This record gives sequence, C-alpha cells and structure tokens, in this order.
Amino acid sequence: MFETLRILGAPSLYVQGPGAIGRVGDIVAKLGARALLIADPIVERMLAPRLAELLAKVDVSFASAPLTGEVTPDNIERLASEHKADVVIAAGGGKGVDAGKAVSRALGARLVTLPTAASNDGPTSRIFIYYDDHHKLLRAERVPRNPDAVIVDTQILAGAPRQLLVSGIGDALVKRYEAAQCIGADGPNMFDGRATIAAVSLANVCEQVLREHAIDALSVAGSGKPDEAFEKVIEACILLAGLGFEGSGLSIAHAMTRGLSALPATVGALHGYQVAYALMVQFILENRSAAFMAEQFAFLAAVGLPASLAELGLSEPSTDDLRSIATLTHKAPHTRNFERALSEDDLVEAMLQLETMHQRFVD
Ligand SMILES: NC(=O)c1ccc[n+]([C@@H]2O[C@H](COP(=O)([O-])OP(=O)(O)OC[C@H]3O[C@@H](n4cnc5c(N)ncnc54)[C@H](O)[C@@H]3O)[C@@H](O)[C@H]2O)c1
Ligand SMILES: [Zn+2]
Repeated sequence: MFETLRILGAPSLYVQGPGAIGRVGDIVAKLGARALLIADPIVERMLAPRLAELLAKVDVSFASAPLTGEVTPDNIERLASEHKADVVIAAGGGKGVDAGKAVSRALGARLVTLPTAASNDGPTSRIFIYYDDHHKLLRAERVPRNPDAVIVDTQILAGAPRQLLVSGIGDALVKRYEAAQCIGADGPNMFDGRATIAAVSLANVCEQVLREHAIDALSVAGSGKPDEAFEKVIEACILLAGLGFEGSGLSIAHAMTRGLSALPATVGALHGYQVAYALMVQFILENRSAAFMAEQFAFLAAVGLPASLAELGLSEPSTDDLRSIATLTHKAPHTRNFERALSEDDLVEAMLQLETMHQRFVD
C-alpha cells in the first residue's frame, strides 16, 4: 500500500576504498559465526581463498557456493537447501549480489554485499530481480532489510572489465530523472512511501558527480589502480544511485527493462546500457529540446553508452519488435510514475522518434 509517509532505508554500514575487503573479518564476525559466499563461478574463484583466510582469523566458519545459471526461484531454493549460514556474503556483479540477497532471505541470514564490479547499484538496496532460465525478467523481490554492510574494495573494482563500469554509470545517471518523474506523478518509492529530501538530493548529486568525473574514472577502469575520480564515481554508482533510487522511485528508464530484456537482440545488453537507452526514450516522452537531446547524445557517446536501439543491438526494429517492447513496458508498474498516462502507442512513437533524432545526430 502506498503511504503518505516519507520513508528512507539504507544499509547499516558502507565501507569503500582500496583494500576494503580487509575489513570483512571484523564486519562479518559481529553478525554471526557461519558465513556463506554466494557468487558466480568466476567471482567465487576470485574471492573464496581470500575470504577463507580473513574469516579464519576471526573464527568464523566459511563456505562458498557458486550460482550457475540465472537468478531463478528454483536455483535460489536449491542453493538455500544445500547450505546453512548466519551471514551471506553476496559478491560479484549484479547477478552474484542478487543471488546472495535471495539466498540470505531464504536462509533468514544477515547480508553483507561485496561488489566486484560497479555495474549497477544493487549492493545497497533491498531489491533483487528474479529471471527465468532464458534471462527474461520475471519480477523484482525484496529482502526484509537493506544490507547489514556494503564493502566496496575499489582496488578490485578498478580491475573489473571497463564495460561493467560503463554499465554502472548508465544505471546511476538515470536516477535523477526517474526520481523527478516519480515524485511529479506522486508515485511510490521502493519502500511504498514518499521521497525524502535526502534521497532526492543524493540522486541529484550522483548525476553531477558522473557528469564531472565519469570520463576520468573510465580512464583507469581495468588498470587495478583507483584514483580520486574513480573513488568518486564508484561512490556515485553504488551509494548515491542506490540510496537515491530506492528512496525516490523509478520511472520509464527502468520500466523499459521489462521489454528490452524480452527481445533476443537486446536481452544480452548490460542493465546500465538498457536503462541509458531507455532514459533517452523517457526524454522524448518529456518533450525535451533538441539542444538538450544533443547534449545527452554527446555525453552518452563519450562514456560509451547506447542512445538508440541500433546501438543497443537492434539495428532495424520491426513493428513487432517495437510493439512487444512497448507492451511489456506498459505493464511495468514504474510506467505509471510519469507526468501523464502513457499508451503503448506513445512508447512506440517515442522509440521511433528517438531512432530518427539519433541518426540525425550521428550524421
Ligand atoms: N538488485 C538491484 O537493485 C539490481 C539493479 C540492477 C541490476 N541488477 C541485476 O544485476 C544483474 C546484472 O549484473 P551485471 O551486469 O554486473 O552482470 P554479471 O553479474 O553477470 O557480471 C558480468 C560478468 O562480469 C564478471 N565480473 C564481475 N566482477 C568482475 C571482476 N572484478 N573481474 C572480472 N570479471 C568480473 C562476472 O563474473 C560476469 O561474468 C542482473 O541480474 C540484474 O537484474 C540488480
Ligand atoms: Zn538499475
């Protein structure tokens, strides 16, 4: 139920910097005696030996379990039935973090998130996403509390593939504009409450930090050597964007992931690439000026984010493609968080208009 109350949720602790993983022992030992790492197989191999060593020092028992396949209800149930833990360490890109969140809920365990890539702002939030086995988005779910701790080791993040940071920048950039639409439409935030000044301010500052420092931060992505610009952008992508969206609400840019994740040509695009494109559609629906659109196209191009369906992987969208994106998007609850009621035709028209406008910009 949507309340008239202003509600903000947040993790209990946020730790960021090079070598932050060294704090895992202290943090986890305060939460329980048995820890379980959930991550995809690549991240599990990368982190398990180090975590085993850090947790042994504080007498916390340690086990790890790789998630193979998608974050589906069945896969999560299986992982939860095979393990017991007081604390789940949810690590990785968005998939491992979401899987860990889901397992922590199933086990009734405390939750520590340990992002290894800043590809999205899931590490701070209560939300996780269920998919089917073909990576079609099923629904958003919630854990009962925000994570007990978020540990962001920027040395690890600076070693992650560049495109994951590009994705995180896309996911963070959109938050300010979705917040504005959601609040304007009197829509609910992710706690089914109203936005606080705090949450909106964070979404706004997040965007400013990205406009100022994203390009510099990307220049060290993949090097393993975080600098000051990188630290700022990571905080924007994970903390500011996370608190900003959860406390303010979402709109068209995220609603469109329903449609975009259902089409073979776009399902493989990283989450932040999908929402960056979808933000451009939102801007068309907002009737933004040509000058504003040109600025956005230039910024997205500089970061390496898609601003058209063609750049997202669907170069000649058929009428059926557009209709199917619009139908699924229209069903998403966040679509109602917009300044006017939208029809499926409005969405199709906006996508077409964007392709034409973007083509003109590229030419
Ligand atoms: N809970 C939320 O609020 C929220 C928000 C946005 C997205 N998501 C979810 O996030 C998922 C997508 O996340 P993603 O784009 O990060 O994909 P992903 O988690 O699949 O990661 C992409 C790849 O990067 C690898 N990787 C991660 N860290 C690495 C590192 N340091 N070095 C080398 N390789 C590394 C992973 O092993 C994987 O192969 C989706 O499931 C999406 O629903 C959740
Ligand atoms: Zn997102």
